[in-house]
Parts: sequence; structure tokens; C-alpha cells
Amino acid sequence: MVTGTKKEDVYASLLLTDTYLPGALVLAHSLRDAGTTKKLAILVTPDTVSTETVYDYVIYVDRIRNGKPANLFLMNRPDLHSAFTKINLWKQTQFRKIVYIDADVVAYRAVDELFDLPHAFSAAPDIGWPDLFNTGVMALTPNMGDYYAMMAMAERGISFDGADQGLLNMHFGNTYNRLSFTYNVTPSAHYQYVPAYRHFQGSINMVHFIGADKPWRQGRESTTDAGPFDEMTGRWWAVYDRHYHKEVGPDRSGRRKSLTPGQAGHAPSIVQHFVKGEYNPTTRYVVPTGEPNGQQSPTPSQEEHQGNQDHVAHSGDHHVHHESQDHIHQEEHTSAEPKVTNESGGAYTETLPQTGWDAQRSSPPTDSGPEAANFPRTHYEMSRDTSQFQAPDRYPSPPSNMWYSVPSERDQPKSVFPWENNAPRPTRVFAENPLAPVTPAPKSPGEQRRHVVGRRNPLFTPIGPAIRTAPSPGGTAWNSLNQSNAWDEIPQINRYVDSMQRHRRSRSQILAASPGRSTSGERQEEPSEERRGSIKVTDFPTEDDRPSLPVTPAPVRRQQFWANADDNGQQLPAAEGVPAQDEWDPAAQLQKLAKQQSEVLLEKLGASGTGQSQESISVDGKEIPHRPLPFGSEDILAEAPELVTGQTTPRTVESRSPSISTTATIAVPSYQGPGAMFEKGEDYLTQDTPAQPTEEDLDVLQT
Ligand SMILES: O=c1ccn([C@@H]2O[C@H](COP(=O)(O)OP(=O)(O)O[C@H]3O[C@H](CO)[C@@H](O)[C@H](O)[C@H]3O)[C@@H](O)[C@H]2O)c(=O)[nH]1
Ligand SMILES: [Mn+2]
Repeated sequence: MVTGTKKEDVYASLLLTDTYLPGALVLAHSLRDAGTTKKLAILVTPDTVSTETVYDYVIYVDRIRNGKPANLFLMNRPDLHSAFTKINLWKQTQFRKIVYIDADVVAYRAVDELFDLPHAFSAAPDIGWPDLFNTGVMALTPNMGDYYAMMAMAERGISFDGADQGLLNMHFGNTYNRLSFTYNVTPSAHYQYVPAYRHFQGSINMVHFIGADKPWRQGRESTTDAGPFDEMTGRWWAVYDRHYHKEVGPDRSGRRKSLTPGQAGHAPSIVQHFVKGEYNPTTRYVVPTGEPNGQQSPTPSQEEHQGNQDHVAHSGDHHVHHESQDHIHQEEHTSAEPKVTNESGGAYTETLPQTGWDAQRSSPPTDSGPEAANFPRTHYEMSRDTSQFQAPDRYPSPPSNMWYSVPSERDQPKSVFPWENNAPRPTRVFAENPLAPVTPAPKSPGEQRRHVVGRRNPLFTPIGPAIRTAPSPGGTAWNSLNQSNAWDEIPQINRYVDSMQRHRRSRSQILAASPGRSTSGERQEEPSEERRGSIKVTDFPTEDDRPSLPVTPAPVRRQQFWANADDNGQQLPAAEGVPAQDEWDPAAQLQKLAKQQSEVLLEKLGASGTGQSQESISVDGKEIPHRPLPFGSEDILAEAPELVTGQTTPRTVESRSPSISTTATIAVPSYQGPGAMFEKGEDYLTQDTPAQPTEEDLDVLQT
């Protein structure tokens, strides 16, 4: 470690597992090969990583696990459970500036200029969501303030992707200095990518193999030399080969030369072990049983000591405990097969390690353990508990770190009907003693009972029993039933339907009312409870008055509810200012109204002008002043029909139009109905629905 007055600059990477060791080594070599003047450091978690490294500084840091790793599954990367360990970078205050680079990056050139940035934190855009930065390449100034802030987030599992990138983006927000994409080029299949790649490839500084498939996992054969991805992967392999595999690169046809054990490059066997196609062990290796959590990786010493163990047990063990490393061990297994078919269909032969057991040629070694010896043995007993299940008082709350939200009990569905929001307390009481039925007395005790049931709950009209009793031809079974209708019996339904009707009525009155009257403020259209008429759809004449209707019986009137309606007329006070019926001559009134309307019209025609007219015309004693008519009115005036109603006196109006100075005759309209319904500027009511219910409407709707 460097102490002293002048702090050092350093490139840093991270190694949480040996599985990324090939990447970390290739990164370091790529920077060194490009001639960097800076030192290289690597943060390692000593519990899981071997010491095989080419870095100048190996800094042991504590693993920071995400205790709430659920979000990792959103990006299908549960293996990144310890990516928070990256936060330790900010604690490395012995360095002035750190350029951090993921272990899955290969540098095309040394990017030492990043150390000269004045910003405390710089990063390049992420290709998945370009407003975010990718945390695979970062230039940062270590400081304990950021460190503690991010540690606090890590302890609470605050990260939208469950890993460091989500956490760091949440911490820095948009306060970061955005680096060019060329510092962190991630392969992509986006439509713009290929042309952009072709255009900018000369300026690429570093390439970052994001995602679960890394070049060393896919193997050399996955590249076919076509397209940006393969070109970039080829650059990774070029560095690897330069340092570890000089003599056996793939030839033009993709075929590999024959390998001899011990000649598979210079990479340490632990590195080969994690590079697809590279591992040609002269010894066998077994993961120690009883491994605590499956995070540990083999070390070369383990490999040496346990060399001659059997292969099957070893892979079985991996399948049980090493799920995230299955891939690698399968590859390793494949590489030990005598024949490997490459993607282009050609096959090449590798010389088998002499000490290996070839399952295709011989039986297992005698000293090998049984197959699946390491499988877990869990024995489940049938329950012998004979007591009945008792539901617990309460069930445990759902875990708080799930990545979907459990609907809370307060999340009620949105209400649709007004009565859902403001439900009144139920006030109806069903009498225990049934009222004496108004319908003809039932003829048998059974019928009596059914009737009682029907009265208890008005919504339940016992149709079923009536059908089952097979009514006699005379229809007596019908008479024995409660022939009332739930619509009529329940005041709430009544009020609701009534309010609908009142809404329609008031609407038609708005249409018919003249503007003056509509503002009179009288509440005539809000009948009180007593005055409301019957809305019963079954309010037919009595049985005597009507012709026989076998299927629509006369309704039962319930005394207590309809008592007021029966003497409707007597209860109503006489309306004030309304002439008695016999004083009213509709024909005369209509005539009068028509005359008034035509006068109003004439008045309007004369009065709405500029007010400059000097002459005026008199109609029924009222003056109609002259005024210039609006443009386009000339013909109308000239051709206006004669006045045909009222006093049938033609009225002459001198046109003020500049173009036509004739004297025109304006006729009173021949229409005899009600006059114009709307004043100028008034909106025509086209909508059936009123804007808002009044308070009274709401009262009715909500009770
Ligand atoms: O088993 C592991 C997993 C990760 N690492 C280290 O952690 C880094 C991040 O993991 P990586 O697989 O490279 O993640 P990416 O596929 O690059 O995914 C993105 O998401 C990660 C989690 O947010 C970020 O760390 C990366 O920078 C970002 O590019 C690696 O480079 C290694 O340095 C290990 O050493 N061992
Ligand atoms: Mn990465």
C-alpha cells in the first residue's frame, strides 16, 4: 500500500470468485500491453478467491452481500449477490483516483487520461437504459462520505437491480460525469449498433462483455469472425492467447491443432479450469464435501492433493452445490471427451489424458465411489399427528424483500356505484311476526308458510315452490302467493328509479323553459316524499277494473308504505298563481303566445343594431328601431313573407344595407307553436347527461 504525501493513481478490478479469474488476468494484460503507466490493483474477497494474479496490489476486502437479492432475478443474474462489494472502492482512500474496470473488460488501449478528469465520479452510459451509467468502468475519487452512504443503502438492500449498478445509480443519480461510450463498449444486437460500430470502431477504448456469457465461458469456438460481437470477442482471445495459449490458437477453418496434455498454453491450471476448452487436466480434482455455501472455488492446492478421485462424484457434487458453476463444469467435462463437435459440424480429436477414465471404453476405476455418492439424503417421514388442523390466530406477514407487492387490505377496488362509497346504515327491520297478507288467504298451511318466507325478505319471492306445487287450472296457486314485486316493495329501489325519472323530467323542463322562468328559483321539481307519485311499473287497475291478465296479477298495496299515496290529491296544496282548470283556454293562450313571440322577434331585429337609427316602427305600441342589418341579410329582407298572424298588418322596414336600399316587409312568422327556445349565444342542449347531480339528487342516490 502506498502512504505518504502524494497519493497514487491506480486501475482497480474486482474478483469475487475464481470463475472471473481469466477475465481479470486478460484485463490486466490488456492494460499492460497497451503501455499504461499506472499500477494495477484488484479487490478480492479472500474467502473465495485464489491468490493467482498479475496485479500490483491485491487488496482484500470484505464481501458485501445483498441480503435482499430479489431484484437480481429481474435481470436473471442471481450470481451477482455480492456485487455490492464494489462499494469498497470508495474506502480505498490511500489512492488519489481509481479507474475501476470490471473483470469482463478488455482494453484496446490504456485509458490513462481518465485519471486527469476533474470530476469526482465519471461513468459511461448503460446500453440497456442509457440514462443510467454502467458500473463496469468508473473513474472515481475515493472518499468515506460516499462509502458510508452507499453502505447504508447496501445494508438495506436498496438497489433497483439488486446489484451495484442499481445502487450506484440510485446514489449518484444524474450527478455523474458522463463518459463516452467508447470507454465501455458493450456488444449489442440493436439495429443501430452495426453501422455505429463500423463508424466508430477505430475509437473504441475498452470493450465490456456484459451478461452471463463471458468470452472465456463461451469458448474459442463461439466466434466465427463475422460481426462486431465476434470481432470484439476475438480481441479478448487475442490477449488471452498472447499470454497463455500462444501455440494453439484456432486456425482459419476454426479447427484446433491437436493438444497434448501439459501443452495447453502457459495458463495456470486454475485459469485453464475456468476457460472453456482449455482445461486438460493431468490430475482429477474434487470439490471438498461439506463445503459451507457453495461459494468456494477450487484452489490449485486442493487440485493437487485430491488428484486421483473419480470424475462422476465430482461432477455430481457440483450439480448439487454449485448451481451457478454448472456451466463451467459441464464444459470441463466436455473437454475431456475424445470427440468434440464444433459448430460448423467438423470434429477434431484431442488426445485423452492418460490418467482419465473414459466411460465409453472402460468400466469405472475400482477405487471410485458409487455414482451419486454425494447426493443429499433427505428422508421425509409421514406425519403421524392425528389432531385436527387448527388455523393459527394470524399468519405471518409476507416477506418484505419480495419483488412484487402484496396487495394490502386497504387496496379496495374502485367503487362503481354511488351507494358503495356512502353506504347508509341498514335501517330496515324484518318483523318477526308476519303481517296479515292482503292477497287471498292461503288455502293450506304449507302455502301460508311460503308466504311468510316471502314477506320476510322482499327480494325473495318464492317462485320455486309455486312451480313445484303444480297450480290447479283455476290459478288458485297463484293467488296464494305473495304477488308483490320487489321493485315496488323496497323504498330504496323506488327512490332510485324516481330520481332517474326526475332527472329526465327536469331535463325536458330545461329545454322547454324560457330563460326567465328557469331562474325563478322555485323548487317545484323537487317533490317531497309525500307528493311523489307512484312509479310502480305494476301499478295496474285493480283486478275488477282490468281485463283478465293471467300472468300479471294486480299488485299488493302495502298499507304502511303507500298510505300517503292513496289520498294524494287531498294532501296537495293548491299551486299559487296557476289559473283553475276551467279558466284556461288552451287555444287562446297559444294564439297569445305566438303573437308575443313574433313581437319579440321583431323587437330583436330592430333593437340589436348600432343604436344609430333615428326612425322606428311601432308594433303593438312598441317601437322597433331601425338598424343596419348584418351582411347577407338583404335577400332575406327583400323576400320576407307577409305577416300572417296577429293583426296581419304589414310592417315596413327600411333596409340600411349600403348595397340595397329597398323597403322590405318583415312578416310575423307563421309558426304558431312556442317561440324561439334559445336566446342568442345560448348553447343548445345536446347532451342527455347533466353535468353533476344536485345535492338533492345525491341525497336520493346515496340513500
Ligand atoms: O461471480 C462473480 C460475479 C462478479 N464478479 C465481479 O463482479 C463484476 C460484475 O459482474 P459482471 O458479470 O461483470 O456483471 P455484468 O454482466 O457486467 O453486469 C452489469 O451489472 C453488474 C451488477 O450491477 C455490474 O456490476 C456490472 O458492472 C454491469 O455491467 C465482474 O466483472 C467481476 O469483477 C466476480 O468476480 N465473480
Ligand atoms: Mn461486467
